[in-house]
Amino acid sequence: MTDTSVPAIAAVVPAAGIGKRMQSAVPKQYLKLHGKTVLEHSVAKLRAVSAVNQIWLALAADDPYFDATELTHSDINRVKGGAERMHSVLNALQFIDEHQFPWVLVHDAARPLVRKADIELLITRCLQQGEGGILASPVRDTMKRGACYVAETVSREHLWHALTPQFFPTAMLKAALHDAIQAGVNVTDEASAMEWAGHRVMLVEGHSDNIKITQPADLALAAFYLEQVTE
Ligand SMILES: Nc1ccn([C@@H]2O[C@H](COP(=O)(O)OP(=O)(O)OP(=O)(O)O)[C@@H](O)[C@H]2O)c(=O)n1
Ligand SMILES: C[C@](O)(CO)[C@H](O)COP(=O)(O)O
Repeated sequence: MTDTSVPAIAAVVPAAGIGKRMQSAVPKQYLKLHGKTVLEHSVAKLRAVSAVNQIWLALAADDPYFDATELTHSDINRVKGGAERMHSVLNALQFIDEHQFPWVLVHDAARPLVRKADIELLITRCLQQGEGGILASPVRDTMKRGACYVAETVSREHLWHALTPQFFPTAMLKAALHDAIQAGVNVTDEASAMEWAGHRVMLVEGHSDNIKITQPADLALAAFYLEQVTE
């Protein structure tokens, strides 16, 4: 991205999870994909975006794996993660100076396949509009709600998978996340806190291969995608 009018951007990478659903010996962000950890892939994607000037990693307080990565050098800031993803993100936001970094990008460590072009599209669209937004991919399947039997078919019209990064004005996100957590809202992404606070959230279509590594089968899928995607 060469547009000098783009403000300096800080990035937050929530990477303090234990990856229960992955059922792996190590937390999924430290599993290897083509020789590098999932976390290293995800951070590399953020580093490839020239407007990203500062990166904050939220890591588990007892994380014994990070020091073995290639990420230990100076330009990576580390902060203690929290009990849930929303706490980890808020912990990191507290260290970001909103005057120096008026906008912040939040990207899951578990999403190593995000494309640089998609990140730049999100940033461009949000800065043009002056409003925060998220990468998202339209739902393609017929959607059902139910436990053992179908209770209802949910219209897939205007239905999206929320992805990351999610990109918001720093001060606005800090306040919304803090207040939503205080109010006991179940915040599973930054957008839900912003929506709760009454802000509009733009949907920016991104590639559906920007998967979140969550269950065991996702690692092989990610490895396959990694061979296909160049950017
Ligand atoms: N307390 C937490 C929980 C999650 N995350 C991060 O948030 C991202 C998305 O969360 P998820 O996929 O749910 O990761 P885990 O919580 O590790 O997975 P699980 O729910 O299977 O334990 C991951 O990069 C994870 O490391 C975090 O920073 N702090
Ligand atoms: C932020 C996110 O990746 C958007 O889809 C998702 O909400 C993370 O959920 P998780 O349960 O913390 O994996």
